[in-house]
Amino acid sequence: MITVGINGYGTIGKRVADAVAQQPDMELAGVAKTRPNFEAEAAVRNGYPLFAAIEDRMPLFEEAGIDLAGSVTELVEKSDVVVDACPSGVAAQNKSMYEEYDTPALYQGGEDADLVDVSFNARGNYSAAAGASHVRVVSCNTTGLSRLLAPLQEQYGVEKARITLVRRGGDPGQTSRGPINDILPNPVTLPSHHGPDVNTIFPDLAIDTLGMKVPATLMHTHSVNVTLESTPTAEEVRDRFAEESRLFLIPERLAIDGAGKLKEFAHDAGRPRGDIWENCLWEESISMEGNDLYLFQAIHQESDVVPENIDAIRAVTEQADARESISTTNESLGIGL
Ligand SMILES: NC(=O)C1=CN([C@@H]2O[C@H](COP(=O)(O)OP(=O)(O)OC[C@H]3O[C@@H](n4cnc5c(N)ncnc54)[C@H](OP(=O)(O)O)[C@@H]3O)[C@@H](O)[C@H]2O)C=CC1
Ligand SMILES: O=C(OP(=O)(O)O)[C@H](O)COP(=O)(O)O
Repeated sequence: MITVGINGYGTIGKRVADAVAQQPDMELAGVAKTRPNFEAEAAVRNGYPLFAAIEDRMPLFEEAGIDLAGSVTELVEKSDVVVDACPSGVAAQNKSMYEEYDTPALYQGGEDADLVDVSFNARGNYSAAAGASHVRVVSCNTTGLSRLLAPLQEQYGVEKARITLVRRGGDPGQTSRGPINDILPNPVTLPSHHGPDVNTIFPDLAIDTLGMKVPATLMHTHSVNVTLESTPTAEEVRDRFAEESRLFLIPERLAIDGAGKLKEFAHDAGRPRGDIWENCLWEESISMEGNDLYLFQAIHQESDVVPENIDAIRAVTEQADARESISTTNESLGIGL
């Protein structure tokens, strides 16, 4: 069994903790929190050992009547791998603690690529993380792009990818975030971080990415144009995508016209928190004009990186190859809408 600790129990951390608890070959050592808020309460109710992320704050938990299993250093010490899901920038400050205990750590996409030995996407470069000490699971949008571009590059060759990312302004629980009633070029410069981040997975792939933020919370949406090195038909590309376990082709007959109905569909399908771990491609949008591929896809920012974190745990501990890990993760979570 691989013993996994989660430092940072927020949007991503809580989902990764639940996913770890569902894996046949992993056990959850516990989760670390800085304060005894509703998420600490939820961790306790789930039966997850709770550790204080900041030692000085241990009395706050006591005052709130929440039992702690110890401090974060104890969690790190007892873990084979730590998944750090702290806010962007905080994780970088934790790196020396993981080094002190010689515990391999996974970081999230908000951290810089140069913090780590390897940036990771299970479909793109699983084996590159073997035995690494510091691995970054790339951001939700970069994960979505990597999953899409991997089969295109392998099957048809990619001359140039051009993606416009319409980014949700904040997550549903981020009441402090906007934008409210506005549309923001974000960042204003080209490329957005996603293109260079895709190149941490596929170094030679030519890609330009532009981003903008809109007043929405449910999902991101990508407008995709990829110039291929060959000229498959749209149907051939659709069939190729259909073979990919983490690409969901939304059939036209479902009449899903946007993120609202996609999330509703996920809830109806019994998905925890309405999570959608797969890229969601509008099947009828997949079009070819000469050797230019066009499509739209939606990315559930809160959950698409969850299976990738699970696979990264197996990759760094060298417990399974890519095919085995992806298959175990998919089966245990119920991936495949
Ligand atoms: N949300 C998203 O859409 C996605 C986020 N990411 C990336 O994942 C990472 C985490 O993001 P996200 O989960 O959204 O962030 P959240 O803010 O939702 O969760 C992070 C949690 O970390 C806790 N925290 C803060 N400081 C510390 C600390 N010093 N030690 C331990 N825990 C701490 C906070 O909880 P508390 O203080 O209460 O303990 C907070 O809830 C970022 O790098 C982000 O870029 C990647 C893909 C998608
Ligand atoms: O990883 C994400 O997006 P990203 O791929 O655009 O960086 C998450 O949705 C976090 O985005 P945020 O930086 O707007 O909070």
